[in-house]
Amino acid sequence: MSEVLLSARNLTKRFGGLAAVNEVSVDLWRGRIHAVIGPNGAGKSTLANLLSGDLAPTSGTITLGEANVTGWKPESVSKAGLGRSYQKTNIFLPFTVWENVRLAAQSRAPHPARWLRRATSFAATNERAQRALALAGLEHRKDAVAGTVSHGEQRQLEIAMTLATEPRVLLLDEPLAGMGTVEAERMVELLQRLKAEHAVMLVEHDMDAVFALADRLTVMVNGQVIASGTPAQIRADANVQAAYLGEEH
Ligand SMILES: Nc1ncnc2c1ncn2[C@@H]1O[C@H](COP(=O)(O)OP(=O)(O)OP(=O)(O)O)[C@@H](O)[C@H]1O
Repeated sequence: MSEVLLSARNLTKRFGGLAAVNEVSVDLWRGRIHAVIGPNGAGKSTLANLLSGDLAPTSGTITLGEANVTGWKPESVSKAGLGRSYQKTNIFLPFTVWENVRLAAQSRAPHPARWLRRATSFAATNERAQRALALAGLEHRKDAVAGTVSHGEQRQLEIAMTLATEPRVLLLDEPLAGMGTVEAERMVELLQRLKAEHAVMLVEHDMDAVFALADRLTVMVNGQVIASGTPAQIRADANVQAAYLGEEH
């Protein structure tokens, strides 16, 4: 069943005189992958930073589930249900795959008096980690040291670590960057699996993957949305062809 899990309205972020994000609205639905594309400097990362709370908007609102999370700190936005994987890796390379996911799951455990935590809460954390690992397709690599697994598996691990916080909305920054064909195919399959239970927003430069994966696209140029719609609508949009796709094709 489809449902809007995150809704941003008229988001603007100014850096001095530059509107890096200018009156952008976007809805993220459970069951859909929403890709944000656009040339370098279009404002994609800034938009992602606004949604995750890494930057506060100059104006506009962000609603996550029932909560108005505008201006909330990243940790609070994360607790409210938004999981973000970053381009820059957050993995502890000397730890095993399992230890990394377990640590991420633990970050969601109640804060006060961790030392008093009962066995049941340890079990719950382990279960969360186990589910995330399985969903990301990494169970068979559980005991491998994170620094020794392939680049593609490290990207899967980042997603597993994000999933371990049990988000409803997933914000993924270039999950296919630097991947070979086989790894990219595996990641595409993973993302398709994830959208069943999540709303997924993707910032990605690989246009073949974007058009294969996305149910909806938002095209940004110079901070503004120039088109928004299904892949077929975006392909047919004259503004998009002129402003963006024309560059590459
Ligand atoms: N912290 C900042 N201070 C000042 N200007 C910034 C800041 N962050 C981004 N910008 C500017 O805002 C604009 C949008 O940048 P942003 O990184 O969001 O674009 P992008 O679409 O993600 O680009 P890319 O595809 O190259 O990652 C650019 O002109 C950039 O120089």
